[in-house]
Amino acid sequence: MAKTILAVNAGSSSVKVTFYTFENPPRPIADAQVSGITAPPATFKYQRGESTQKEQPQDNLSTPQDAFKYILKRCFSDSDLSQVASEQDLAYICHRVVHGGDYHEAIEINDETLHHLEELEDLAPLHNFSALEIIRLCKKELPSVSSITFFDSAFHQTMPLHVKTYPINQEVAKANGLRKYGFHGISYSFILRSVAQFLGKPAQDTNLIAMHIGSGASICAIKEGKSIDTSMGLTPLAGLPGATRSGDIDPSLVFHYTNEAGSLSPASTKDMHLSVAEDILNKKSGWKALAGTTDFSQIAVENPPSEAHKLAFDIVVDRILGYIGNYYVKLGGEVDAIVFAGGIGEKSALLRKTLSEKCRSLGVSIDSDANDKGAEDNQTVKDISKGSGKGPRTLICQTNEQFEMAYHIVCSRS
Ligand SMILES: Nc1ncnc2c1ncn2[C@@H]1O[C@H](COP(=O)(O)OP(=O)(O)O)[C@@H](O)[C@H]1O
Ligand SMILES: CC(=O)OP(=O)(O)O
Ligand SMILES: [Mg+2]
Repeated sequence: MAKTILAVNAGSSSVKVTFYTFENPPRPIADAQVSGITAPPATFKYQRGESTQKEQPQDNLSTPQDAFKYILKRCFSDSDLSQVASEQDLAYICHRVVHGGDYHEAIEINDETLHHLEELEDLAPLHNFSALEIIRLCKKELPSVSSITFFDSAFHQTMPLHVKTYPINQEVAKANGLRKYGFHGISYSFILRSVAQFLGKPAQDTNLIAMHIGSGASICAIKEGKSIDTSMGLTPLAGLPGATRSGDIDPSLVFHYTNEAGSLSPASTKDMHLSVAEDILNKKSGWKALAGTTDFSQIAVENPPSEAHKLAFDIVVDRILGYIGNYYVKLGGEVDAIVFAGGIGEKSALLRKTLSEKCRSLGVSIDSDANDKGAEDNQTVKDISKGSGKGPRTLICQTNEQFEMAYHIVCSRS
């Protein structure tokens, strides 16, 4: 029987997997996810063909490894999922790893590459942890299957040096790998290919301002098929606010967060743990801190339930708008399309409408019916532009990081 590909997208609070057939293009066979790992009870969602199940597992799933083990057990034991009954049915496992340091492309896991990834974990402990835990588990429990890691940062290796470099001591920067890396690159790679195909242009001639707005949010300027700038930086904390991330702030704010800041001196900061600040800015900020919810669908509403909800929405709009202006200028005004992707970009008609209205001066104009309807389930790219506007087209792209990884496996290894 033909072997299958397992694509794993491990986040801080969820593990999503999709099984694909090994053919070009890969076809999804089953989709499973455990979410709420950090905010129990965890929920398990499983989809195969027309059937969807959602339940709260009895098992205590408090780590990404637990969640992944549970998903495998459920899928391997599903008698209606005959293509995937054991390790022998898997040709490859692909893993989304957020921080890939200087890697330009996907790599196969062996002792040496795993060791290198473990070193990188120091640079991105909050973001690489889940994926690495699952990679280690696969190596132990599914030893005959090759694991290939795909990096969110790889797509942005093309950014020019003056964009990647922070204006700090360069010896320190080089020794510690302190530069802009950028993330969501697996998603941007999917978006570029899908949108170029939709526009009928070769990817290498396509210029986009693409947004991946989900609980982690970023935006990317793509010139002639290459990333020339993106809003995230050394880590995914930089740039736009997210569900629990602050996005850009004055870095000095860290030292003023407590009310003892006025009396800070090198001696008094000896015991101050910067990791606490990193944790607050990553996990206790963003729209959760402003409006008390991580669910943006409660914030992006015509009549917000509170001033705080309205403020959170206005901040997100303002920060995205700043980047659109920035990237429009960097692309010399030659922008084929402004693309909305990610859970929020794909689903929030209000966010798209608000931003499009504010981008009128760039010639952006959208069809409100098309925008309100959004994309159909199986529609990868939907044009929501109005008539023959002079400016860039406005598109929704339903991005798919798992598919992108499986597709690359099929293209490179069949
Ligand atoms: N209709 C909607 N309007 C606005 N936001 C939505 C809507 N539906 C889902 N979302 C938001 O999408 C976000 C999740 O996006 P997603 O890209 O799946 O996130 P991630 O992969 O970063 O976990 C959540 O903040 C959720 O509230
Ligand atoms: C890089 C990043 O922020 O990822 P996610 O949106 O999945 O949290
Ligand atoms: Mg995501």
